[in-house]
Amino acid sequence: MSNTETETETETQNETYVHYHDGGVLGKRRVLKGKAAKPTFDEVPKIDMRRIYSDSLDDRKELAKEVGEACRNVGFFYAVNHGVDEQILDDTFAAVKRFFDLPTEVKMEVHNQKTEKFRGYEAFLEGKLDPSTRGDLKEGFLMGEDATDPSQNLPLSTLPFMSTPRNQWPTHPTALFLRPALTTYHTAMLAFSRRLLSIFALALSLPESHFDPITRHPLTNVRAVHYPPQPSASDVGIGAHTDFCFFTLVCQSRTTYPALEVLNANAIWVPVAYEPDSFVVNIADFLKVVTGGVWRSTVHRVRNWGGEERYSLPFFFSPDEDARVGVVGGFGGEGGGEEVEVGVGEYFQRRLEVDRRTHLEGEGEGDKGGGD
Ligand SMILES: O=C(O)CCC(=O)C(=O)O
Ligand SMILES: [Fe+2]
Repeated sequence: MSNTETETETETQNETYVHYHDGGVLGKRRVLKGKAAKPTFDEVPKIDMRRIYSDSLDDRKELAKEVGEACRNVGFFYAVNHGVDEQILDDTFAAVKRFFDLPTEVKMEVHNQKTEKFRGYEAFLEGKLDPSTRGDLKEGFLMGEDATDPSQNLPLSTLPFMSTPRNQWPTHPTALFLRPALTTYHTAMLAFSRRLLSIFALALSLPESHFDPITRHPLTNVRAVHYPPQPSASDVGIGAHTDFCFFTLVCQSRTTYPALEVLNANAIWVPVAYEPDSFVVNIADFLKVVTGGVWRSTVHRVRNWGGEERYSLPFFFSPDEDARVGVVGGFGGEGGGEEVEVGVGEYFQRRLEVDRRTHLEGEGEGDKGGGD
């Protein structure tokens, strides 16, 4: 089912390509089958995360070894036994379902186009990561770090870009429950992310605290998403893309058919089925930069064609907005010469604007072609 041809694939002289969206530019990858196929993954590995809480450095290093292999070979893994309170996850799903069930006018009070960082409500078909579709068949709500919000318990900051409120919250009496629910989820996922970041550092043979200086006030986002069942095979819940953060943790609701899919090196879509008590973790653009491309910012998409409502709660963890990231020692060259230094805030905002504005304002998009 996951290999069914869609409009995101094109065929030229017996060559089929899968197209994806990679930060404002379109990429493409050739479908390789039979003898032409390269060694690549055909499933997403499951990693038992209990050792993340161990006091023994040896345990954490052993976990880091497994994590490093998954990041190198796949760019995605299931974090099983993550230890984040299941009640918080259940309560968050219940709250977001309740929010998305509210009348459109209640949700549109906090339309994301009202804020520079596109926080708030994103309506159906407003996102359009795959230009060959009518738009992403999803609605969402984006919130994130806000040092001025006492309920987030973040260190207070005098940095100018952190001294103004950043989120939009609905004020309608029927929607007030959303704010505490998403804030609780954000806080829990942030704590887990910090532990995971130290495991990523170990996996890169760095001290656990290596990324601390660039994650003092990290950019973090929760995007609650609702994907209704898609009426047509040519629809997409979210078009093929890479994520523009350090890494993403996705909590997905149970559906019978897998909706999330990741693209392997042969341009075959690999399904990521719902797994109880697990997050799906994926490497994103900044970790690709840090590793010179050795770790993959893997292309993925969502197609919700099993006839059920689907909800997901991606948590995006980025470095500090005022940080610069470049390749860490030892990785230069290994990943194919992708040694670039990136200003986190600029890169993040540029990609956010491409993802959120292009379609609505009718701007064109470049095509970097080539593929990888
Ligand atoms: O809903 C999902 O499972 C993934 C969503 C996603 O890829 C994103 O929001 O970047
Ligand atoms: Fe994504």
